[in-house]
Amino acid sequence: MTKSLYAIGGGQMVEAIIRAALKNQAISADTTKVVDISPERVRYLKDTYHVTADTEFQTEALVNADIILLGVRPQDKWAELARQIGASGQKKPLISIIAGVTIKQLQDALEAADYPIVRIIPNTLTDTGFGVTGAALNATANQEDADEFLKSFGKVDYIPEEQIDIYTGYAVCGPNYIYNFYLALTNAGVLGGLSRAQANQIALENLQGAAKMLEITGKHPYELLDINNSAGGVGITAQHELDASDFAAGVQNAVLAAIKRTTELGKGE
Ligand SMILES: NC(=O)C1=CN([C@@H]2O[C@H](COP(=O)(O)OP(=O)(O)OC[C@H]3O[C@@H](n4cnc5c(N)ncnc54)[C@H](O)[C@@H]3O)[C@@H](O)[C@H]2O)C=CC1
Ligand SMILES: O=C(O)[C@@H]1CCC=N1
Repeated sequence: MTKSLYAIGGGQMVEAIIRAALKNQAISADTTKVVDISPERVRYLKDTYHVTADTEFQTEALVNADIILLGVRPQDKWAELARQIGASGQKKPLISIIAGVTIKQLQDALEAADYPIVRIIPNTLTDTGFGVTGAALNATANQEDADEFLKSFGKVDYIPEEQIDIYTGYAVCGPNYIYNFYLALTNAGVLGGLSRAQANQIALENLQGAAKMLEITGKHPYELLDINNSAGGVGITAQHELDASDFAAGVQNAVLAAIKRTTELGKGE
């Protein structure tokens, strides 16, 4: 069943959510309202998705909402917005996508006891059918109230809140690591003498094929590397260079830095 959605903050992530939720009919344009302080953004969202959009947050409009989506940044005035939501007297489930901001912080800002809160961390792969959203609920929230909406823009892992920041740095920033790997790899193909088009096409085949091999064989990557490397040959020579580089540590340090930054953002640092 479609839900009426009231989204506060209509930036990149909320747009990606709305686009997928509309396509998968978890929401409909005529019962979706978005508030964004940017008039350009409001115009764009109206023109592109035919939703209602406005620059003014009106708590009265919450009466008609099944779900409230809080989609501003941790650096924005989320606490003031939450206070107004709490003061509205409505207790519509609040889904927050704000990186680093905890259920406790939201609960305090709402100033309303037993307010249902679903803290999620989605990613921008919403159009692909891939990508995992981490979701943590407080004691008052019902999974059923949010589940269909959440599944309309990604797979959902219901997890303890302690893991949300890890999901943010690892799962949600995940596409960034892949885009960077793709960029490095395709540049190597061009460096080796292939055209950009050849290098791109081959890297996409290998990325998707290697992911499929991991999925269908269930093998550890060490086993798959063994299959791809003949003794004293080409593959093991490339492997030696990778092992001698900071490739693995670079990726791991990036993920750990992203997790740390998530926690800092929640603390307002
Ligand atoms: N972009 C991503 O991949 C992901 C983002 N998030 C979270 O989503 C949130 C938004 O991130 P983005 O979409 O990337 O940022 P963004 O900057 O594109 O969107 C934020 C939007 O909020 C609007 N805004 C700011 N203050 C407002 C207010 N008081 N009332 C109404 N609108 C207001 C801005 O005009 C802007 O359009 C952040 O909290 C971020 O942590 C979570 C997961 C992934
Ligand atoms: O860069 C950000 O802050 C957001 C949250 C995680 C991914 N994108």
